[in-house]
Amino acid sequence: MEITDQEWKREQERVDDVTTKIGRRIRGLEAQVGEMRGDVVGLRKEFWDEVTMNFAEPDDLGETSTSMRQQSQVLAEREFGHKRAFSQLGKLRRLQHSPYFGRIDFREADESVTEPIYLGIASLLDDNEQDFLIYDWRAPISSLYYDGSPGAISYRTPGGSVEGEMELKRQYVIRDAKIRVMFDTGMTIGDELLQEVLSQSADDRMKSIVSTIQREQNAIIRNEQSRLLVVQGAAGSGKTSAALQRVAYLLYRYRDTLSADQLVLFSPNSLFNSYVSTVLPELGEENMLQTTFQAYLERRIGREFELEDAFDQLEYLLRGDVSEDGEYEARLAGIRYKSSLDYLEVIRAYREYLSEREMMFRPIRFQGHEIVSAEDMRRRFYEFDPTVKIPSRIEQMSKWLIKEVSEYGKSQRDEEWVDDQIQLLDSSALHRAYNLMRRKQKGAADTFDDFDQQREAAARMIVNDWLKPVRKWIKRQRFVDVKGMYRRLYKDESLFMKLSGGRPLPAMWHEVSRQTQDRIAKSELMFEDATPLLLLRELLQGFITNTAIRHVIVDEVQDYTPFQLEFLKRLFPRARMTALGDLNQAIYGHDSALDDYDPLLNLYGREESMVLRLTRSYRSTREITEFTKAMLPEGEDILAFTRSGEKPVLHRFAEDSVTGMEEAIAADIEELRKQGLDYTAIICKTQSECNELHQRLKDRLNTRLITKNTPAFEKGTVIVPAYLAKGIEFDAVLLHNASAERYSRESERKLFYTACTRAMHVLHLYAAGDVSPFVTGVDSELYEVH
Ligand SMILES: Nc1ncnc2c1ncn2[C@@H]1O[C@H](COP(=O)(O)OP(=O)(O)OP(=O)(O)O)[C@@H](O)[C@H]1O
Repeated sequence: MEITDQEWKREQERVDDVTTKIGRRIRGLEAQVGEMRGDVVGLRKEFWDEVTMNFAEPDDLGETSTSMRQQSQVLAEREFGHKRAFSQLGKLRRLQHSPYFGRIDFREADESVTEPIYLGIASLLDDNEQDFLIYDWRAPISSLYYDGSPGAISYRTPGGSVEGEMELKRQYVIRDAKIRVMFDTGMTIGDELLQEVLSQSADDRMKSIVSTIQREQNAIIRNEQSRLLVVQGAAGSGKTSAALQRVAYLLYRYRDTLSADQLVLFSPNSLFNSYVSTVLPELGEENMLQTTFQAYLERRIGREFELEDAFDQLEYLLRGDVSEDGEYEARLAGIRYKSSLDYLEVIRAYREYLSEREMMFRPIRFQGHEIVSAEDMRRRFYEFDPTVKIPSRIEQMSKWLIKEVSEYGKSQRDEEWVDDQIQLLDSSALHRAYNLMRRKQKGAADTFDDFDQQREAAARMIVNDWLKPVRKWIKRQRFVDVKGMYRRLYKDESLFMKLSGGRPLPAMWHEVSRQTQDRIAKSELMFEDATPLLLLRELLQGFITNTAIRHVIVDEVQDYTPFQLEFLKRLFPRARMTALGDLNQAIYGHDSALDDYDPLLNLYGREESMVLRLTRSYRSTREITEFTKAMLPEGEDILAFTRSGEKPVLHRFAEDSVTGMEEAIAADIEELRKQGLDYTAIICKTQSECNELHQRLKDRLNTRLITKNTPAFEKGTVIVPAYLAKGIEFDAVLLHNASAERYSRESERKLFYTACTRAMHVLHLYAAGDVSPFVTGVDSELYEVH
């Protein structure tokens, strides 16, 4: 139904009224915040003046500390007040120009009054502190807006279900406090508005979607039942968007018990982390913790190994340098096996095995002397009752070893090397040594001239200092030779066979085992060995868990191996998990990653898990989605959003016409810029292809080369390897060299699909020589050839 002019006027008057009130509050709060800031600064400056300092007598120390505590409390309260007022101010400022985006008129059953509910990014009470001028989009009643249509309806609140009738559903676009668009809608949040939002240009930051959340996305956002929520969604279907709004929802819903630092997002890479980092602040929430699995591995594995990262592994695989010696195939076989649940079982069986025999230790050595031999340590380890858990035995052993080292230290004090070191001490160091000894021995004779006393003090200090690294090494349990034990797995075939308990060994076992041993001998760790080695270490030395985290969000979960998922579950024992993925975008196309969600659903058990699906793709135009989905064997399930654009274009070149291809790319980018599409990506298969192209284009075109070390995307034209463009989108994608030579292995299909689905408005493919079968396999009606 058309909205009458009178109605339009009434709505604008309401916007005026609300924004005037907001303006008034902002001014009031600004003055308050200014005052509070002054208070805090003053308090900080005068902190020490206000504290009663008295260190003269022991009794006065108590008084001093009470006074300090009181003063810090006052400061903390003011700081908290200031922070809260400041965040309230931010919220009001966000509301001022666009106070709300939706309205529903709802009449509760058995009530005669219909209440208009206006929805915005935060709630706002009227001056009477009773009536809501704006409801937060996350309030229970707001779910009606996303889920329902006019007619009989109900919504859930923590106290139960509320029945009633929705009499109106209206959408607005309000900018600078003026209603720009307004219409009444039926079932879904109107396509018109979505059309408008989606046809805008790409950004180097992700945007919030609160005003146009779709019903199936709302189910993800508000899901509270499942321990594990798995979202399988087509490319561009809003998985990441829904996940971020979900975080905002959880922070609101559990605002009294949950804080942003209890949620952690695992992203595919750090570029992506920066891409999504503005969504929550835009919604007035603090950002959750963000990390990558790689960062976690690096922190945990430390300096013991040179750790390969996932991108270098992928780069190696994608370059596909297949040589005669079978190196490449063996590596592939190794990756496949080492990511499997079969291998997880081998590692677990190894722990059981080690519990009874053949633990490996590193001897404790000092200056070439063996303080405790590996054999003695092993004997000691197996003297414990076998029911004592391995980590507890190791803990006990640390204590024993520290004692052994102390004893050894005592025996060294009269040695010649210690005398030599004493000669090198200056008088101040001697004094320090002596004072140290006096403090320790409390009643030692006060005769510093006494030569023996002096020497003893110095000897103690020297031996202690020299043994410090040994003690530290023991405390870190470095005497457990995890590296040796992991290596032995590959050295001792019969052991491996035994542990695998009849399950299949990796294909190309001999090559895999040689590769693994060689790398470990050089203290290099292939990416596929990192998680298994860490698991072995934790099984032996005890798990380091993080119990503070209550929600883990894993984006691009299809690229995780079952092994890694098991690890995440163990790492966050008290957390719920939201896992978002698209099995069609598995860039680790060597099937070590998930090919179905079974391993994921088995993590917490099916009863505690739920899978929700998103099938409509919002990112790309209909033409691009129709083209990309045709590349997939089961692509027909994917639905395109009704937004039209040009068909994708394939530019063909002769095999040797590299320059022709580059010139065409450069010219197209110029053209796109003229059309106002200035956030474009030239996507290549690998980093090395990107590097070369960047070199060749740099005099002709202003482009930015993206590598795994680039901290953030910026607007403009970028050259990026497909695997780093994951999760991101661009106005236009220009796919460099969609030739059969680059993309023809079945394992590369999903990577190719991922690259093409990054395009919002325009997709161009350039191929030198034969075209990739992934393109020629698509109905030729769906793209143009130039
Ligand atoms: N309900 C919505 N309203 C407005 N925009 C939406 C909505 N859902 C998704 N979008 C837009 O669609 C695009 C794709 O969303 P998003 O990146 O969250 O999808 P995804 O499923 O994570 O994609 P991919 O798996 O391909 O990385 C984004 O620009 C997002 O803003």
